[in-house]
Amino acid sequence: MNATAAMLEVSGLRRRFGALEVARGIELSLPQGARQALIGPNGAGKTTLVNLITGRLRPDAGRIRLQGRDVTALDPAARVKAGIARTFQINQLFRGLEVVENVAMSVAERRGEGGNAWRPAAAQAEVLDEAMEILAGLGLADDALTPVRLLPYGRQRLVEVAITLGLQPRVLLLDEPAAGVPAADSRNILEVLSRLPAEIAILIIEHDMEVVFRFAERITVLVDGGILTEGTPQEIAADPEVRAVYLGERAAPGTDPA
Ligand SMILES: Nc1ncnc2c1ncn2[C@@H]1O[C@H](COP(=O)(O)OP(=O)(O)OP(=O)(O)O)[C@@H](O)[C@H]1O
Repeated sequence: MNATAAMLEVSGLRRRFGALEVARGIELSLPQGARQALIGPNGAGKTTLVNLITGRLRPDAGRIRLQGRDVTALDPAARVKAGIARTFQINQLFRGLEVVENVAMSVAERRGEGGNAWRPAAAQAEVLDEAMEILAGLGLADDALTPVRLLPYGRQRLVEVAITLGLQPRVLLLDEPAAGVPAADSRNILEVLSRLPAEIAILIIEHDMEVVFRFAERITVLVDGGILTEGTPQEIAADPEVRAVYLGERAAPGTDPA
Protein backbone atom coordinates (compact mmCIF):
# COMPACT_ATOMS: atom_id res chain seq x y z
CA MET A 1 0.00 0.00 0.00
CA ASN A 2 1.26 3.45 -0.91
CA ALA A 3 1.44 5.74 2.15
CA THR A 4 1.61 8.92 0.09
CA ALA A 5 -1.36 8.03 -2.14
CA ALA A 6 -4.66 9.85 -1.66
CA MET A 7 -7.13 7.97 0.50
CA LEU A 8 -9.59 7.98 -2.40
CA GLU A 9 -8.68 8.80 -5.97
CA VAL A 10 -11.17 8.89 -8.81
CA SER A 11 -9.74 9.37 -12.28
CA GLY A 12 -11.31 9.70 -15.70
CA LEU A 13 -14.61 8.32 -14.46
CA ARG A 14 -17.27 8.08 -17.16
CA ARG A 15 -20.80 6.76 -17.16
CA ARG A 16 -23.78 7.24 -19.39
CA PHE A 17 -27.41 6.23 -19.21
CA GLY A 18 -28.39 5.90 -22.86
CA ALA A 19 -27.72 9.27 -24.46
CA LEU A 20 -27.30 11.00 -21.11
CA GLU A 21 -23.69 11.35 -19.96
CA VAL A 22 -23.87 11.62 -16.16
CA ALA A 23 -20.14 11.32 -15.44
CA ARG A 24 -17.83 13.00 -17.93
CA GLY A 25 -14.31 12.08 -16.96
CA ILE A 26 -14.51 12.92 -13.27
CA GLU A 27 -11.30 13.53 -11.31
CA LEU A 28 -11.59 13.65 -7.54
CA SER A 29 -9.05 13.12 -4.82
CA LEU A 30 -9.68 12.88 -1.08
CA PRO A 31 -6.72 12.90 1.31
CA GLN A 32 -6.87 11.07 4.61
CA GLY A 33 -9.11 13.00 7.00
CA ALA A 34 -10.74 15.01 4.18
CA ARG A 35 -13.83 17.00 5.03
CA GLN A 36 -15.11 17.60 1.54
CA ALA A 37 -18.53 18.46 0.12
CA LEU A 38 -19.93 17.61 -3.28
CA ILE A 39 -22.51 20.13 -4.41
CA GLY A 40 -24.35 20.76 -7.66
CA PRO A 41 -27.84 21.32 -9.03
CA ASN A 42 -30.46 18.55 -9.13
CA GLY A 43 -29.53 15.95 -11.69
CA ALA A 44 -25.86 17.00 -11.79
CA GLY A 45 -24.79 13.41 -11.14
CA LYS A 46 -23.85 13.51 -7.44
CA THR A 47 -25.64 10.32 -6.41
CA THR A 48 -24.41 8.62 -9.56
CA LEU A 49 -20.84 9.48 -8.60
CA VAL A 50 -21.36 8.00 -5.13
CA ASN A 51 -22.87 4.89 -6.71
CA LEU A 52 -19.83 4.58 -8.96
CA ILE A 53 -17.46 4.94 -6.02
CA THR A 54 -19.30 2.34 -3.93
CA GLY A 55 -19.65 -0.10 -6.83
CA ARG A 56 -23.42 0.02 -7.07
CA LEU A 57 -22.89 1.24 -10.62
CA ARG A 58 -20.11 0.22 -13.00
CA PRO A 59 -18.24 2.98 -14.83
CA ASP A 60 -17.91 2.93 -18.62
CA ALA A 61 -14.34 4.15 -18.14
CA GLY A 62 -12.03 5.38 -15.39
CA ARG A 63 -10.46 4.09 -12.20
CA ILE A 64 -11.19 4.26 -8.48
CA ARG A 65 -8.31 3.81 -6.09
CA LEU A 66 -8.28 3.46 -2.34
CA GLN A 67 -4.87 4.35 -0.93
CA GLY A 68 -3.33 3.46 -4.25
CA ARG A 69 -5.15 0.13 -4.57
CA ASP A 70 -7.33 -0.14 -7.66
CA VAL A 71 -10.82 -1.15 -6.46
CA THR A 72 -12.66 -0.51 -9.74
CA ALA A 73 -13.28 -4.20 -10.36
CA LEU A 74 -14.52 -4.96 -6.82
CA ASP A 75 -18.19 -5.49 -6.10
CA PRO A 76 -19.93 -3.30 -3.47
CA ALA A 77 -19.42 -5.76 -0.60
CA ALA A 78 -15.71 -6.05 -1.32
CA ARG A 79 -15.42 -2.25 -1.44
CA VAL A 80 -17.07 -2.01 1.97
CA LYS A 81 -14.50 -4.49 3.26
CA ALA A 82 -11.76 -2.43 1.67
CA GLY A 83 -13.00 0.61 3.63
CA ILE A 84 -15.56 2.51 1.56
CA ALA A 85 -18.85 3.06 3.41
CA ARG A 86 -21.85 5.20 2.67
CA THR A 87 -25.17 6.42 3.97
CA PHE A 88 -28.20 6.79 1.76
CA GLN A 89 -30.58 9.69 1.04
CA ILE A 90 -33.47 7.59 2.26
CA ASN A 91 -32.89 5.73 5.46
CA GLN A 92 -32.20 2.01 5.30
CA LEU A 93 -32.61 1.01 8.92
CA PHE A 94 -34.20 -2.04 10.50
CA ARG A 95 -36.90 0.02 12.09
CA GLY A 96 -38.31 -2.70 14.34
CA LEU A 97 -34.93 -3.44 15.91
CA GLU A 98 -33.27 -1.55 18.71
CA VAL A 99 -30.68 1.07 17.83
CA VAL A 100 -27.84 -0.98 19.30
CA GLU A 101 -28.93 -4.06 17.35
CA ASN A 102 -28.71 -2.12 14.09
CA VAL A 103 -25.17 -1.04 14.89
CA ALA A 104 -24.12 -4.43 16.27
CA MET A 105 -25.06 -6.03 12.97
CA SER A 106 -22.59 -3.90 11.04
CA VAL A 107 -19.89 -4.44 13.67
CA ALA A 108 -20.45 -8.21 13.51
CA GLU A 109 -20.43 -8.10 9.72
CA ARG A 110 -17.09 -6.31 9.69
CA ARG A 111 -15.65 -8.81 12.14
CA GLY A 112 -16.79 -11.63 9.89
CA GLU A 113 -19.37 -12.77 12.43
CA GLY A 114 -22.50 -11.57 10.65
CA GLY A 115 -25.24 -14.16 10.53
CA ASN A 116 -23.52 -16.45 13.00
CA ALA A 117 -26.07 -16.75 15.79
CA TRP A 118 -23.87 -19.31 17.60
CA ARG A 119 -20.80 -17.19 17.98
CA PRO A 120 -19.27 -17.36 21.45
CA ALA A 121 -20.81 -15.16 24.14
CA ALA A 122 -17.51 -13.31 24.58
CA ALA A 123 -17.48 -12.34 20.92
CA GLN A 124 -21.10 -11.19 21.17
CA ALA A 125 -20.21 -9.07 24.18
CA GLU A 126 -17.31 -7.51 22.29
CA VAL A 127 -19.59 -6.67 19.39
CA LEU A 128 -22.12 -5.06 21.73
CA ASP A 129 -19.39 -3.14 23.56
CA GLU A 130 -18.08 -1.78 20.30
CA ALA A 131 -21.59 -0.84 19.14
CA MET A 132 -22.21 0.96 22.45
CA GLU A 133 -18.94 2.82 22.15
CA ILE A 134 -19.90 4.05 18.68
CA LEU A 135 -23.31 5.16 19.95
CA ALA A 136 -21.75 6.98 22.88
CA GLY A 137 -19.41 8.82 20.50
CA LEU A 138 -22.41 10.05 18.53
CA GLY A 139 -24.45 11.04 21.58
CA LEU A 140 -26.86 8.14 21.05
CA ALA A 141 -26.07 6.02 24.13
CA ASP A 142 -29.40 6.84 25.79
CA ASP A 143 -31.24 5.62 22.69
CA ALA A 144 -29.42 2.28 22.46
CA LEU A 145 -32.34 0.13 23.58
CA THR A 146 -35.03 2.10 21.75
CA PRO A 147 -36.53 0.56 18.62
CA VAL A 148 -35.40 2.71 15.71
CA ARG A 149 -38.96 3.44 14.59
CA LEU A 150 -39.65 5.28 17.86
CA LEU A 151 -36.76 7.72 17.40
CA PRO A 152 -37.23 11.19 15.91
CA TYR A 153 -36.15 11.21 12.26
CA GLY A 154 -33.03 13.29 12.93
CA ARG A 155 -31.74 10.68 15.35
CA GLN A 156 -32.55 7.89 12.92
CA ARG A 157 -30.23 9.57 10.45
CA LEU A 158 -27.49 9.49 13.08
CA VAL A 159 -28.09 5.77 13.61
CA GLU A 160 -27.23 5.35 9.92
CA VAL A 161 -23.94 7.11 10.53
CA ALA A 162 -23.36 4.83 13.54
CA ILE A 163 -23.91 1.79 11.32
CA THR A 164 -21.30 2.98 8.85
CA LEU A 165 -18.82 3.56 11.69
CA GLY A 166 -19.32 -0.08 12.67
CA LEU A 167 -17.68 -0.90 9.34
CA GLN A 168 -14.58 1.11 10.33
CA PRO A 169 -14.45 2.95 7.03
CA ARG A 170 -11.45 4.78 5.66
CA VAL A 171 -13.71 6.70 3.29
CA LEU A 172 -17.23 7.69 4.29
CA LEU A 173 -19.73 9.00 1.76
CA LEU A 174 -22.66 10.82 3.35
CA ASP A 175 -25.58 11.30 0.96
CA GLU A 176 -27.64 14.21 2.31
CA PRO A 177 -27.37 13.20 5.98
CA ALA A 178 -29.63 16.06 7.05
CA ALA A 179 -32.30 15.69 4.35
CA GLY A 180 -35.83 15.84 5.71
CA VAL A 181 -34.65 16.75 9.19
CA PRO A 182 -35.99 19.86 11.00
CA ALA A 183 -33.46 22.71 11.27
CA ALA A 184 -32.75 22.27 14.99
CA ASP A 185 -31.99 18.57 14.57
CA SER A 186 -29.96 19.27 11.48
CA ARG A 187 -27.63 21.40 13.62
CA ASN A 188 -27.24 18.47 16.00
CA ILE A 189 -26.38 16.19 13.10
CA LEU A 190 -23.73 18.65 12.02
CA GLU A 191 -22.20 18.79 15.47
CA VAL A 192 -22.03 15.02 15.54
CA LEU A 193 -20.49 14.89 12.08
CA SER A 194 -17.85 17.39 13.13
CA ARG A 195 -16.75 14.93 15.84
CA LEU A 196 -16.33 11.93 13.54
CA PRO A 197 -12.91 10.23 13.76
CA ALA A 198 -10.33 12.60 12.25
CA GLU A 199 -8.60 9.97 10.11
CA ILE A 200 -11.70 9.10 8.05
CA ALA A 201 -11.91 10.85 4.67
CA ILE A 202 -15.47 12.16 4.38
CA LEU A 203 -17.34 13.30 1.29
CA ILE A 204 -20.73 14.79 1.99
CA ILE A 205 -23.38 15.39 -0.65
CA GLU A 206 -25.59 18.15 0.57
CA HIS A 207 -28.03 20.73 -0.74
CA ASP A 208 -28.22 22.72 2.49
CA MET A 209 -25.49 25.32 2.12
CA GLU A 210 -25.40 26.00 5.84
CA VAL A 211 -24.42 22.38 6.37
CA VAL A 212 -21.88 22.50 3.55
CA PHE A 213 -20.20 25.67 4.75
CA ARG A 214 -20.00 24.58 8.35
CA PHE A 215 -18.69 21.13 7.64
CA ALA A 216 -16.51 21.22 4.56
CA GLU A 217 -12.93 22.35 4.28
CA ARG A 218 -13.09 21.89 0.51
CA ILE A 219 -16.01 21.91 -1.90
CA THR A 220 -16.29 20.23 -5.30
CA VAL A 221 -18.96 21.57 -7.65
CA LEU A 222 -20.48 19.10 -10.09
CA VAL A 223 -22.55 20.34 -13.04
CA ASP A 224 -23.94 18.19 -15.85
CA GLY A 225 -21.72 15.25 -14.94
CA GLY A 226 -18.49 17.26 -14.94
CA ILE A 227 -16.51 19.03 -12.24
CA LEU A 228 -17.01 22.77 -12.64
CA THR A 229 -14.53 23.73 -9.94
CA GLU A 230 -13.13 22.83 -6.56
CA GLY A 231 -11.87 25.02 -3.73
CA THR A 232 -12.24 26.26 -0.20
CA PRO A 233 -15.72 27.36 0.90
CA GLN A 234 -14.60 30.99 0.54
CA GLU A 235 -13.34 30.42 -3.00
CA ILE A 236 -16.52 28.60 -3.99
CA ALA A 237 -18.80 31.25 -2.46
CA ALA A 238 -16.97 33.96 -4.41
CA ASP A 239 -16.85 32.08 -7.72
CA PRO A 240 -19.04 33.84 -10.31
CA GLU A 241 -19.55 30.64 -12.34
CA VAL A 242 -20.80 28.76 -9.29
CA ARG A 243 -23.11 31.61 -8.42
CA ALA A 244 -24.46 31.63 -11.97
CA VAL A 245 -25.21 27.90 -11.80
CA TYR A 246 -27.07 28.33 -8.56
CA LEU A 247 -29.01 31.50 -9.41
CA GLY A 248 -32.63 30.60 -9.97
CA GLU A 249 -31.94 27.12 -8.65
CA ARG A 250 -31.65 28.10 -4.99
CA ALA A 251 -29.75 30.67 -2.97
CA ALA A 252 -26.14 31.00 -4.10
CA PRO A 253 -23.59 29.45 -1.74
CA GLY A 254 -22.80 31.76 1.14
CA THR A 255 -25.95 33.85 0.80
CA ASP A 256 -29.08 33.72 2.88
CA PRO A 257 -32.09 32.32 1.12
CA ALA A 258 -34.56 35.12 0.39
N1 LIG B 1 -30.47 4.33 -13.34
C1 LIG B 1 -30.64 5.42 -14.12
N2 LIG B 1 -31.10 5.31 -15.39
C2 LIG B 1 -31.26 6.39 -16.15
N3 LIG B 1 -30.99 7.66 -15.78
C3 LIG B 1 -30.54 7.83 -14.52
C4 LIG B 1 -30.34 6.73 -13.62
N4 LIG B 1 -29.87 7.22 -12.44
C5 LIG B 1 -29.79 8.55 -12.60
N5 LIG B 1 -30.18 8.93 -13.84
C6 LIG B 1 -30.19 10.29 -14.39
O1 LIG B 1 -28.86 10.77 -14.27
C7 LIG B 1 -28.87 12.16 -13.93
C8 LIG B 1 -28.05 12.35 -12.66
O2 LIG B 1 -28.78 11.81 -11.55
P1 LIG B 1 -28.23 11.84 -10.06
O3 LIG B 1 -29.28 11.23 -9.20
O4 LIG B 1 -26.88 11.27 -10.02
O5 LIG B 1 -28.14 13.40 -9.81
P2 LIG B 1 -27.97 14.18 -8.43
O6 LIG B 1 -26.96 15.26 -8.69
O7 LIG B 1 -27.68 13.23 -7.34
O8 LIG B 1 -29.40 14.81 -8.24
P3 LIG B 1 -30.22 15.18 -6.90
O9 LIG B 1 -29.53 16.35 -6.32
O10 LIG B 1 -31.57 15.52 -7.42
O11 LIG B 1 -30.20 13.95 -6.01
C9 LIG B 1 -30.31 12.57 -13.80
O12 LIG B 1 -30.72 13.16 -15.01
C10 LIG B 1 -31.03 11.25 -13.57
O13 LIG B 1 -32.35 11.30 -14.05
